Amino acid sequence: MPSLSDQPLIHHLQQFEFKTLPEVPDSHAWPVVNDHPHGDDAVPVIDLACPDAARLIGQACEEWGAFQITGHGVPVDLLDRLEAQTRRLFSLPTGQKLKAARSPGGVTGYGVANISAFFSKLFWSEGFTIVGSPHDEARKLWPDDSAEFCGAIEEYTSWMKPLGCRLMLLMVASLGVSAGDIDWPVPSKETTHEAALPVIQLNSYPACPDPDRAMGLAEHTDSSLFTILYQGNVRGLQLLHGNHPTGRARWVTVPPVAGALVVNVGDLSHILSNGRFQSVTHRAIVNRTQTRISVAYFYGPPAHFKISPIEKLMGPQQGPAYRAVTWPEYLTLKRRLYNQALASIRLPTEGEESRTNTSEMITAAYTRRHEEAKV
Ligand SMILES: C=C1C[C@]23C[C@@]1(O)CC[C@H]2[C@@]12CCC[C@@](C)(C(=O)O1)[C@H]2[C@@H]3C(=O)O
Ligand SMILES: O=C(O)CCC(=O)C(=O)O
Ligand SMILES: [Fe+2]
Repeated sequence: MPSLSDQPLIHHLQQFEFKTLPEVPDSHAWPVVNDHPHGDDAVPVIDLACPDAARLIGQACEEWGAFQITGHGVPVDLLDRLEAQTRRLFSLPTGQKLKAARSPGGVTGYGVANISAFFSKLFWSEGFTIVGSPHDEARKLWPDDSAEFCGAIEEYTSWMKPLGCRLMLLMVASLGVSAGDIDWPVPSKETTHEAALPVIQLNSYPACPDPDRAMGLAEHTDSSLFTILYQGNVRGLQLLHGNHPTGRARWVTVPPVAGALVVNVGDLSHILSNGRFQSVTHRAIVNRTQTRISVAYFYGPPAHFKISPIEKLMGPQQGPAYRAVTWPEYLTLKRRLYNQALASIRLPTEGEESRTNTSEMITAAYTRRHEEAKV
């Protein structure tokens, strides 16, 4: 796996003139993108108004690490405005977008996804990251005309915060744990608005002359507790689903459902649930005719809060599978290690621990005998 330091700065500064490209340049040409068998099994669609929602969500988190939600209450006209403003942003001239370019090592603004640094080929996409208030970044793009964009983002955020809390409570309930049983400040009425700073990622995947050789966003898991994704009505999101009779993981497309939002379980929920919930591996592919946009809202804990496996989920046979981490600590690991971040905080199981000790003892005994033989 290439490391960040191997990568040229071009990843941060590249120009995105996708529309003018008659073919996929070598810099963006991946070997074969659609190389996996595609499943026809479908990610669950769950109506939040359904009395059985917690159980269905728990099942989806375990089997898929993802689900779509309806009955979430977010007004359709707000989703339309959010989409229109996102398209307006990415339609700006490149020079204008680069005024808000993310600095190397920075988090907010216009640029490519962090994980791009781990690949030798570039993604067929552009992104814009907002942490907290959108005003500072938006002013760089539209010095006198950022009100409509900021209005849409802020209104959307005001729906995402309580929706995120509601989903978190349903996920925790599905584990048979009550909110009071865990350290995590499952937001009560008082704490709801003291949660983490909202992080929103706007993505644009321009139409592509050779979609089978271009990658919108390469496979990854999100670091968050979960991500609420608006994907409009253009297909492109794919999940890696392992529960197939053939035993082989398959890429499954998440079909756009009008008014629905996708929920992707992130690494922090995998840690919190001591491995019961999967953090779903997903990617975005591109198509020949339509520019696709998506808006990801990353739901995470407040920065200082340590996420660790819920104690009630552990028994005499099952200790914690991961050490405690804060979200910022984990984001740093993800930036450095990409898909090895989870493994880097995994704790050895009892068996593994005793095997390590045994192998250390054998090595020590061998070395001792070897040294004795030399004397
Ligand atoms: C909070 C965040 C999650 C994210 C890194 C970020 O600081 C903002 C961008 C996010 C994103 C979007 C595309 C995929 C991803 C892995 C990446 O490279 O940037 C995620 C990051 C993440 O979940 O770790
Ligand atoms: O565009 C999509 O469907 C996926 C976006 C995504 O995975 C992300 O922003 O983390
Ligand atoms: Fe993602």
